[in-house]
Amino acid sequence: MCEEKQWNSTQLRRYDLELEQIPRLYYTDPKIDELISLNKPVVITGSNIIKTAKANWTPEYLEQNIGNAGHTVMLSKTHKFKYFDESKVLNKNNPHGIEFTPPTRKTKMKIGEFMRKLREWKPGNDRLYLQQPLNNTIGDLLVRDFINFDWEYINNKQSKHNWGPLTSNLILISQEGNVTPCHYDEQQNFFGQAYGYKRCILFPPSDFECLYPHPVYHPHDRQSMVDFDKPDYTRFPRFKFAKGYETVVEPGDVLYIPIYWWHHIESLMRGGPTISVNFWYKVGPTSLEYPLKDHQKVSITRNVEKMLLEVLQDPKEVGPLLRSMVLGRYT
Ligand SMILES: CCC[C@@H](CC(=O)O)C(=O)C(=O)O
Ligand SMILES: [Zn+2]
Repeated sequence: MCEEKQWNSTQLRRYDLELEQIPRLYYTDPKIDELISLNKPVVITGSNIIKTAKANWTPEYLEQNIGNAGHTVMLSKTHKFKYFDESKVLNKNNPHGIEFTPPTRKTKMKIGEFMRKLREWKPGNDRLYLQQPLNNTIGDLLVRDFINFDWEYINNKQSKHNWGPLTSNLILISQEGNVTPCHYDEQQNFFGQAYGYKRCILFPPSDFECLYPHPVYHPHDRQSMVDFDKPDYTRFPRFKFAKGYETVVEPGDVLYIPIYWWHHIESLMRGGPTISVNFWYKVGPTSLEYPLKDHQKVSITRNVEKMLLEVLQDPKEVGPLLRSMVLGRYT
């Protein structure tokens, strides 16, 4: 029987994109391993991976049990929470950084204040997004829930697909309507949805040329320069060729976001707060087998950019040097 859908399409933000559906497969389906081994996204349904989070992690439960430490909360004047690397911003102890106006502010907030601000939120107020690594600051009941995730299933996937070590789990408590704009991470990601609904739009690493990542030295390294709400087709003409995949994850779903895949993730509008827990894995030992995979080529472009910036010093010299090297010779 098909369950009553708990959301409708008016809760999704509208973008000028063609989007296919990401497959949703029951957790015992062997096709899941086929897709993961091909570095392709899949929604794993019906599993016990984050069963205890699906069962327990409501906003009220977290308010009672996440712990009384100050948790990391991002604040934004808009619905977008575009990540930036603080270590790349010019400041007194970072003379090599660049001039940059951060679009968000990081603060520490106790859960009670965070939830109160969420309840009292009015248009014009800063939006809030709690993004806290699961560490020794969290309360005992959450530790118990975390320990009772289906680690046998998770660890089996990690070893079968030669992922590296689990580096961190973030608990994400988002205000309705918040957006994490399009970016890629250099880690494999099991993205677990515990409460509420999130729309996830993914693009393959081969869409690199359509999504225009900021230069590697920029604080928004790994983030797309394209504003999905108002794409600038003059600066970013190939954005119209981006071929995306989407899904709306529901409580209990785990979305596999393959390493180097672009993803834009939004909490449904008028859907209330959402709660997710992700699992980031370093890449495992990789041998260069030919033909190289698309994500390996992205990794190579990053190394070339870093090396050229190291030796040229001035970012404005990178373009001319690459152009003189490539135009008429490799094109
Ligand atoms: C800080 C991490 C945010 C998350 C997206 C989201 O749920 O808003 C993401 O990008 C990831 O899990 O990789
Ligand atoms: Zn991410």
